[in-house]
Amino acid sequence: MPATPNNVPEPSRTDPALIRNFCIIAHIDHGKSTLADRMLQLTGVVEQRQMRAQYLDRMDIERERGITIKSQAVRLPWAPSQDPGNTHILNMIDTPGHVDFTYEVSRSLAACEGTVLLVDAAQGIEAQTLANLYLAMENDLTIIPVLNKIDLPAAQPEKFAEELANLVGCEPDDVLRVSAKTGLGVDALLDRVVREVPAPVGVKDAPARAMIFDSVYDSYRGVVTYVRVIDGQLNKRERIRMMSTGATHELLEIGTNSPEMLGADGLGVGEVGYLITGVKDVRQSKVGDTVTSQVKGATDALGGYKDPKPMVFSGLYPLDGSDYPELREALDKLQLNDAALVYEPETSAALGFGFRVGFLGLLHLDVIRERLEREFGLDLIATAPNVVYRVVMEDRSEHVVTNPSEFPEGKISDVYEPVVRATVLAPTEFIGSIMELCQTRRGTLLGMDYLSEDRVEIRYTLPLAEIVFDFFDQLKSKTRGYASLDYEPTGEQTSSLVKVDILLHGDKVDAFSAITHKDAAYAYGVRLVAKLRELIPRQAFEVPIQAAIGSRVIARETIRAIRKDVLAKCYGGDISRKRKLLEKQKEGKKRMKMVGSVEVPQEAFIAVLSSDDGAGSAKSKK
Ligand SMILES: Nc1nc2c(ncn2[C@@H]2O[C@H](COP(=O)(O)OP(=O)(O)OP(=O)(O)O)[C@@H](O)[C@H]2O)c(=O)[nH]1
Repeated sequence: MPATPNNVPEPSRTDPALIRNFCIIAHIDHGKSTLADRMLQLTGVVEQRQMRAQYLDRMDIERERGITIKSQAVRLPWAPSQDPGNTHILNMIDTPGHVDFTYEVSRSLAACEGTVLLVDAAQGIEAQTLANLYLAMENDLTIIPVLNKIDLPAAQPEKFAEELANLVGCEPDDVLRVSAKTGLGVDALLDRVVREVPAPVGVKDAPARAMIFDSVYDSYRGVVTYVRVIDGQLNKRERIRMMSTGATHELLEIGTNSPEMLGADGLGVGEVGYLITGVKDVRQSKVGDTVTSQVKGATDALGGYKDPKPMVFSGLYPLDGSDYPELREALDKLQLNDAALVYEPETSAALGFGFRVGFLGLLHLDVIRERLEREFGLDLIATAPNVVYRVVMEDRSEHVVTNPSEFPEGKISDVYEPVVRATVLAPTEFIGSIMELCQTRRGTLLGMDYLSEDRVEIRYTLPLAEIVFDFFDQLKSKTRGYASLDYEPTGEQTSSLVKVDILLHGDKVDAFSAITHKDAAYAYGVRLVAKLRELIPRQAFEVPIQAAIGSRVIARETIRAIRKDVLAKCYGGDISRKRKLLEKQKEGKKRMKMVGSVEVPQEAFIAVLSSDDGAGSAKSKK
């Protein structure tokens, strides 16, 4: 009989021996959120009639795409069948599964003692299963291996139980089998969490120390900070201090999520809950930071936090230049909730005023762009995303380049680009095509391991620039959707990189500049020049379009001159018709941008620059 919230102990007085903190980690789509839903139902914290799918995914985009972006924590009361007289407190943290958000996964893991490693029984182990498992092992978590979706006709529980058992070092019989969809086996899983995950240990009488594993901005309450108390106790109304910055705040509210916010007197050792201090910006409540009391606080912070580092940059410009202030306001608002989002104003001769925005990866870019368009009603042009380059000149001066048009001229000694260690998991029949793809993307093979007879793990070092764009799409199409990919940044390497400029009638168009490998420069130049020729209408004079590296032209097309006489069609003397045509021509002109002396239709910029174009698809990772 599941416990109801009525006999649940107050969070400041719960005996840590009855607390279990765990998370669920899995490859994307293996069913974490669905499993979390079943746990909410089974423990009675959400009533049947209030239940909706993916209860914890609150952002519209999360629901629509079926992905989890922000972590969530819920307090679940559970009286295990082996000890029905004692209601235990299970604090469950649902984590994001996507590589862009790995840092959030790792902080969530640090807040737990155990983890449910969830694997789809029809798919088997995937790249992010491994990546997350390694993270869990680094954090010394107890791992409970679970196969999900055993209700599916395509499920192969025997086969994958063995694979999973080999991986975590247990017997295939120890691998639990559940269906998050029907709820089968979920109660046994909760019992097992109580039995196997160690209770938190912390010093009750020590100064308070709580780790921040998430913070979100709420327009009504300000920043809501999620913490796990390690030592001592945090109490309502006391003043707290953020240990990394020394900033102090009054604790206006403290409590737990069950799954709605429920205020409490305080949070004790081992508890997981939220804090509200009235701050308005998540950067004042950083993931990974330690919270302590202002009076008699702790002196040693818990394990450090990391400032998220943007990996991919793109220029965002309003289609209608007068929307620029709104774009700035919208970015300011989104940043309140997203410490990883960085931006600074930028101007482009072709696109006008906009922002250079840094993202954790392409999914992050995509989500932000979609939120700007949807929640703020903005129409945007996003320039093709690029990674960050470091250019060292012969005089040893250095430039960090986040925008290709800033690539320095002059005597360059070395150009460095970021590289990642990529892990691909796939059926063995695709080894050839995967290696071919990685090779054409300038990859270096690091090693290969067989997980079972028919599945292989291939590891490569690859330039980030080669992987962030359409690599994942290509990988999926070459492996009929069977391959999975994970990657982590591992530093930088020198490469033969050059900047390709595009010149219209002799004028450089900043927005079209790109940094590419020297071997790919020619193809890029030819493709762009040909495309522009198609998109730019004839002008009153001949317009050469050139692609150049420095002063060396590598591709050229010409738009022939034409005098466009719109009135030619209007023989006869119908003056009103003539006027109408002239009006129409004026309208058309408004949507033109002057680049030097050439009129370029807005559409040409969108078509060429848009990240949906061949230069790189921002939609590659869903
Ligand atoms: N048949 C069946 N389908 C399931 C089961 N569990 C989850 N699914 C389906 O699998 C899909 C992915 O489930 P989610 O719970 O969204 O997966 P997730 O791991 O949370 O995904 P991310 O949040 O994107 O990481 C959904 O369409 C679910 O309905 C199951 O036990 N059986």
